[in-house]
Amino acid sequence: MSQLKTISILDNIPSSTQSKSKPEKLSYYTHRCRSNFPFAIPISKFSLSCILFLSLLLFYTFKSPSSPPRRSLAVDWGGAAWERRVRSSARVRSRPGHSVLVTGAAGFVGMHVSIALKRRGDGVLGLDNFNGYYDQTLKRARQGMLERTGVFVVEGDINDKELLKKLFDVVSFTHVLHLAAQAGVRYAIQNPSSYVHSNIAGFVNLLEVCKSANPQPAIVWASSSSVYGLNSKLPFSEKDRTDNPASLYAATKKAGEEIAHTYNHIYGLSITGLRFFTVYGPWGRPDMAYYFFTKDILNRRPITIFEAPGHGSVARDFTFIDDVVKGCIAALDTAKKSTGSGGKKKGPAQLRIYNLGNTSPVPVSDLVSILEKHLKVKAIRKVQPMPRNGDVRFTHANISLAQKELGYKPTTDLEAGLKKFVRWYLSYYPDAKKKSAWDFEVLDCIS
Ligand SMILES: O=C(O)[C@H]1O[C@H](OP(=O)(O)OP(=O)(O)OC[C@H]2O[C@@H](n3ccc(=O)[nH]c3=O)[C@H](O)[C@@H]2O)[C@H](O)[C@@H](O)[C@H]1O
Repeated sequence: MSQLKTISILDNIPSSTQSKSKPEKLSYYTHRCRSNFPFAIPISKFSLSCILFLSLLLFYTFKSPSSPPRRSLAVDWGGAAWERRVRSSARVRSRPGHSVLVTGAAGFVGMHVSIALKRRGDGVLGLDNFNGYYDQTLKRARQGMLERTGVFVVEGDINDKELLKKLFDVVSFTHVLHLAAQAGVRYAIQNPSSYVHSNIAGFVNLLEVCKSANPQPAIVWASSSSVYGLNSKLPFSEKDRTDNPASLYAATKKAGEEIAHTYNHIYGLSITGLRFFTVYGPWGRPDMAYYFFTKDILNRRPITIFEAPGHGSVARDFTFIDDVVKGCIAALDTAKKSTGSGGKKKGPAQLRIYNLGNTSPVPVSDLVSILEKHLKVKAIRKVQPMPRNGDVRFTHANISLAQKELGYKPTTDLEAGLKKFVRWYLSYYPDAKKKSAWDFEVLDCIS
């Protein structure tokens, strides 16, 4: 696009303007150079030499076989030591096990699933671009947790094809758990292109590399409850239509499901999509309501609670992280192998989609009451009509398919899950402890 634009702009410059103005400028600078600088050469020759030198430099940097480590997002990757770390992290420690590439490993769900897989002996390699969508120090702290468990997180982007190919050259991954995404429903109003970049272009790039890999991995990836959009039939079932997205986020996740269908159909990739329902818990995402409500309640700042028209409540099927981790692992364990190889389909492959919810929606105002109880601080509530920003009024998962095929059975209700979250929050942010009305001696005894 931008290239086309540049060409058209240049095309519109009258040729007379180009030929008249440039020599004047050149002669002025050439003159100044000659008078002040003893080794001056005419600018045109100088520029030519620079271009030649830079071209040679670029040629040797990118062509030379002895050039690694390479750069991606201004981060080094490549080289023998790096490859050893990648291999070691992805090595299966107890058989039978998977060798899993986890994209978005420094994210909330990514960290939890990676640790759970690693602890049971699977090989896990993380990939994350550590973008600045929310507090990067939290992502780095999650990386610290991962590294202490033996998971190496490669710093790079799913749009970097060269890096992905390299990872598949070094390791024959049996599975890819694709969690890297631009998350958040309402942020799409501010930064729409980031959703297209990560959730569509990045996903296609990853699938392109997976389809050409030999062997092809099985793929499990994060879709979203938001694909049910403006549907009013409850609870949401995988059989329901998903063509009423209410946000660009939802539309990109829905597009992901269609893209998954295409790659399964053409290339024989085994693909499982998991529709997550408002996942929360320790090490969560600071952009989510339960997280920033906690911060604001502790700081005695007002929180905004959205309400539906006619003073109707807005509710979510909040799902605790440990339940979602079990669902992700069950999806990996039950995934059949992809059937293609080297970009060619050999037969029909598995294509699945599951709701991973909690099956008990809770109004947002009740979530606030639970937080108040656990924090022992009263919230300053401001109730406001739900803005038109992509939010939906209600989510409620029918999980019978996941129950039947994955053995998925959520066990943590919002009260218990938020208790664990608050406990983590107060220990992660030492200043928060002082703002809560908890008696911490009592709390320490209980934990
Ligand atoms: O299931 C998903 O697929 C998505 O879940 C999550 O989206 P949501 O369910 O919208 O969670 P979240 O923002 O925590 O808002 C929770 C509730 O608080 C209400 N809400 C929000 C903000 C506010 O100021 N006030 C308010 O009442 C708001 O109206 C809502 O009812 C993930 O962020 C998303 O990435 C995706 O994974």
